[in-house]
Amino acid sequence: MSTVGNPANIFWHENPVGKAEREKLLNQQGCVVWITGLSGSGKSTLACSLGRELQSRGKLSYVLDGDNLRHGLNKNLGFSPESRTENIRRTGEVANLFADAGLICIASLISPYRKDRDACRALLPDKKFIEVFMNMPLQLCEDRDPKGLYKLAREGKIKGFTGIDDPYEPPLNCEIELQLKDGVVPTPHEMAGQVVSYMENGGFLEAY
Ligand SMILES: Nc1ncnc2c1ncn2[C@@H]1O[C@H](COP(=O)(O)OS(=O)(=O)O)[C@@H](OP(=O)(O)O)[C@H]1O
Ligand SMILES: Nc1ncnc2c1ncn2[C@@H]1O[C@H](COP(=O)(O)OP(=O)(O)O)[C@@H](O)[C@H]1O
Repeated sequence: MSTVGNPANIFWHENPVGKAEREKLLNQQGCVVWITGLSGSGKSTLACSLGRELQSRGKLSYVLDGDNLRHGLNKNLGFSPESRTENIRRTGEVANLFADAGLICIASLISPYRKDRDACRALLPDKKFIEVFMNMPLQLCEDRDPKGLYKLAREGKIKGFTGIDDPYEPPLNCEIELQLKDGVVPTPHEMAGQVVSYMENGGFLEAY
């Protein structure tokens, strides 16, 4: 017998306290900042720096980090294309809930497949999904190799590693692209500043 409910028997229950009321309370606009890029490109570092910057401005954010989610919500998932798709789908749903709660949700996952990121974007109202592409060269990420995983992947001890023998599909129309400046990596503070400026200009750091 199927354990999946019949959608015809599932109904939406409206909550009288709406998103706009929560946003007014928090004086900010709920949204998702989705950071995508290769392993070692600096996603988690940026997520933490951005979270700290927003906190210092009195804005409530929450980081959903791919590595951390794989310790709990997504602990039953691996790195096959299907598992990655499910990993991103679940995270996108949770991010959407956080945004609906009025929070600035910062998601940092490799999220290598364009269609999966686009599906997360489609969950949110227009302009509430801010895609940030950590466009760092593979060579830089591999030189950093903070967890030694690139080395293992090159030795063939990890199969299907993103950028080595599994694809990374760069965004075509992301809101923010972070890259080297004159061959130098901007500091995490500089990168977070770029995202905060975008949010300020878009009115995300105040209620309607
Ligand atoms: N095969 C393979 N490919 C890529 N990455 C791998 C793999 N196996 C383990 N890891 C480690 O898992 C972290 C990626 O988790 P994500 O949930 O962000 O990946 S994904 O979005 O589902 O592709 C990733 O963390 P980050 O380095 O922080 O990106 C890796 O440390
Ligand atoms: N802007 C930066 N400048 C210098 N080093 C950085 C920067 N961002 C990240 N790093 C370093 O690069 C490594 C990988 O960063 P991390 O945030 O863990 O990447 P990811 O989450 O994409 O795997 C870490 O050792 C981190 O300290």
